[in-house]
Amino acid sequence: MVEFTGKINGIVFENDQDLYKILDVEIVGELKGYSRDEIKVTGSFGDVQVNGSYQFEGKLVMHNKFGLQFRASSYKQILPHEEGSLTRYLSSDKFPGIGKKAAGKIINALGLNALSVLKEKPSKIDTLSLTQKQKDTLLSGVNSIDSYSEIILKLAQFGINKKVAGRLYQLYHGDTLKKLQADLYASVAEVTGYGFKRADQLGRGLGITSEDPRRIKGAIFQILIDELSSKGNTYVELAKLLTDASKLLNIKKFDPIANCVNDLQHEGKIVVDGENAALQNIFQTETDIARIMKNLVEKRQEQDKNEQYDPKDVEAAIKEAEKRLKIKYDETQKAAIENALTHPISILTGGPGTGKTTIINGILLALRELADIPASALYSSDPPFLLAAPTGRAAKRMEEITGITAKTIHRLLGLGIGENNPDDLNELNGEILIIDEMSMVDMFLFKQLISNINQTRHIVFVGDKDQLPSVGAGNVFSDLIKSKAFPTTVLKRIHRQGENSTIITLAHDINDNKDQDNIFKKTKNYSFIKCQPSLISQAISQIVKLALKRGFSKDDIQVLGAMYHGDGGVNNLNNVIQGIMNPPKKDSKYIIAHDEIFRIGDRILQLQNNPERDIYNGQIGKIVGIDVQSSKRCLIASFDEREVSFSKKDLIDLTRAYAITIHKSQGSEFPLVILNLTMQNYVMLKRNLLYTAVTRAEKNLVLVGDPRAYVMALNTPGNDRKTGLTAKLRKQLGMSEQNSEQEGTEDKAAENESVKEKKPKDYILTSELIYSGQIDPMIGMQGIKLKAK
Ligand SMILES: Nc1ncnc2c1ncn2[C@@H]1O[C@H](COP(=O)(O)OP(=O)(O)OP(=O)(O)O)[C@@H](O)[C@H]1O
Repeated sequence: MVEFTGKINGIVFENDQDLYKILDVEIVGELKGYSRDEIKVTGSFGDVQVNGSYQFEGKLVMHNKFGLQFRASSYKQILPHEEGSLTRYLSSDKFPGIGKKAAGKIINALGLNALSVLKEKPSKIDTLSLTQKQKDTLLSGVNSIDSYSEIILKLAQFGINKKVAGRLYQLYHGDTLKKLQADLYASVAEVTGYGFKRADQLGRGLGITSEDPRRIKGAIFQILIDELSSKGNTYVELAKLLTDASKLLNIKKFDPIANCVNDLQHEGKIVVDGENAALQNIFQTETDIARIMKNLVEKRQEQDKNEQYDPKDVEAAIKEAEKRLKIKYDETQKAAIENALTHPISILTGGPGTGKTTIINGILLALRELADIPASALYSSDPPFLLAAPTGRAAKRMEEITGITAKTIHRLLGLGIGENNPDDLNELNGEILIIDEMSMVDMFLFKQLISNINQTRHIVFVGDKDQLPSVGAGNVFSDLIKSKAFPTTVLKRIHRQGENSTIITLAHDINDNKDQDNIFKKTKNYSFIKCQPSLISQAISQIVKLALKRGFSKDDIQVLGAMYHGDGGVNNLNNVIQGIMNPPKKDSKYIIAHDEIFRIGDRILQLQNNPERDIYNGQIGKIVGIDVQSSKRCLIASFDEREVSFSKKDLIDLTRAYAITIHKSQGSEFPLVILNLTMQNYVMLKRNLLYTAVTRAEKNLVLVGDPRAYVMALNTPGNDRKTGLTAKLRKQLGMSEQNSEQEGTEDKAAENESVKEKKPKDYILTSELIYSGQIDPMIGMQGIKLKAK
């Protein structure tokens, strides 16, 4: 270990995910084994100050491009103790609210060692004539000085690894230890990697009793979060919450848990609505969506009172559209167009080839006729038709077919682009707003979308309700339909004929759970190959080679699977197919990130939304350049003919895409899909998963794997997320409850209010429940109900 002192001149690089930084440091004094004045120092650092002086401990290492660097294993801030630098430091943004004047007062009272004095004896703060707010800022700033290394070290002693410790630090900064000491379980909901079990290990070690309310509340949070993130459920039934919590906590009584449920309600952290419990922000988002939808309907009804189109004009406009498109809409399709033109909000859902896009075209043509919109207006800066979809690919397709600009929802709103604040998004105005691929829109994006609708006269939501729901929580599209609050057209008739017709028929049969044997037939467009799990990768590599031989281009072939791991998992299949499609060549450039090799020519998948660069979760691109020397532009990829560069840090958002999961394939279509499912995918085998996979194939489909897995998927209904939006929408719109299951105990007066105004009700157990580890706790719950006190 070597030590040296230096002044930070700048931060060259910082990774906000793991606190890794590269610092430009001016050496003060001497650094053994190094003769220049400046050096790059790398390592994990908390909130370091540019111009601040630090003592670094670590070692010199040789970097193949940048030469000698210092890798710091720990560091310590050297507190300023000259009048000028101390005044500057105290009045910097590290101490908000303290200016030069207050800094002068502090120095006068405590001297040039003011900072160390306060660190060692915080009570000295009382001798200062500052406002309470200034005193608080000063103390909290002083506490966080140099705290990073100290905190990471202390957390390591507790067994918390550096990554999780870094995340905790990012959230609480200098107050990390204080926060954890006050409540080890409170961060369960806040920090990934710091779950209930980890908190409990520490808690039990420190003598926290099993019925400590902090512990019980941590478990309640963990259960609600798990349901939300792994299943997409926005609420959990109280009975289930209690039994799951009792299992997680290993407590054989339910009363202390019920008490904590009540406390959490009073603290505004969870909401109990009828028989269900939800995280506050999730419940609030659903409530907000219902309220905004109601306002949208009412506002437009008011506007439209005297401006309804004459039904005869609507019919004539549809006829005109038919003429232009040289087709005849069937009755259901016509009804969809009429709904769109005569209602403020309408919904259109249908499987592949049922004419959704053809209807969008008809709506726009008819509306141009009815609202007398000149062609020039369509391409103005404030166009009357707003078209958008959650993915770039779907937006592009809408644009190609309608000839009118279509954007991703993020672009339409200006969301995540630059430093915008959520209240400052684009306001949506115009004759009509049409959103395609609605099944992919999650509750948060949906709320943002509808919050920014201002004068749009008609809104049409288009999608396929039977596909997998959004990756994010909730099931917005399905909930809107289930609410029956908006005129909805369900398209059943298949209009697409020709090349891929047997796949489309298969897709509809899967959805309707009809003729299960069809899937195992060999047809013009699809076939089934039986294969045991351990041979999946071999089988797929043979099919890929054969497809290439038969003239399919590399870009046409897409392998789909349900999971990442195992022989048939996406990770292994990517290695296998990369070896066939893009094998290593002599001197070819490559880069390794998170155990994957990326080469020029590789197909890649973006895993996160990145509106700033206009690339989105699920978007597929191709690597066109690699520069291992550059950390800022180490990989360049083409996404829909647009070049996007990636820094080393961004590579975490990329993976190879020869094989992708069905979830990630939503919204994309490919000429040849090779799908594999086995019983190893047991938990995921549902009808909507299979349906989504099959509908990704444009022309050809090869189904590989275990027939039992396919049958299981066929027989297991999907779209079973538990969400509260349907009931909330119906309440807001003054409709009756749909069924007894959804009947809540909430009183009528609370119907239209937001959660914040909603008074929590306390719940009690109506009979004593004795927990027995021998029986399934759900059995014990029968007849046990919670009711409002
Ligand atoms: N009423 C109709 N008469 C004749 N052809 C039609 C009719 N409706 C749709 N089509 C044709 O059927 C095909 C499928 O229609 P369209 O692309 O609009 O369906 P879609 O529901 O958007 O399908 P997908 O989701 O698979 O893209 C198109 O070739 C379209 O021209």
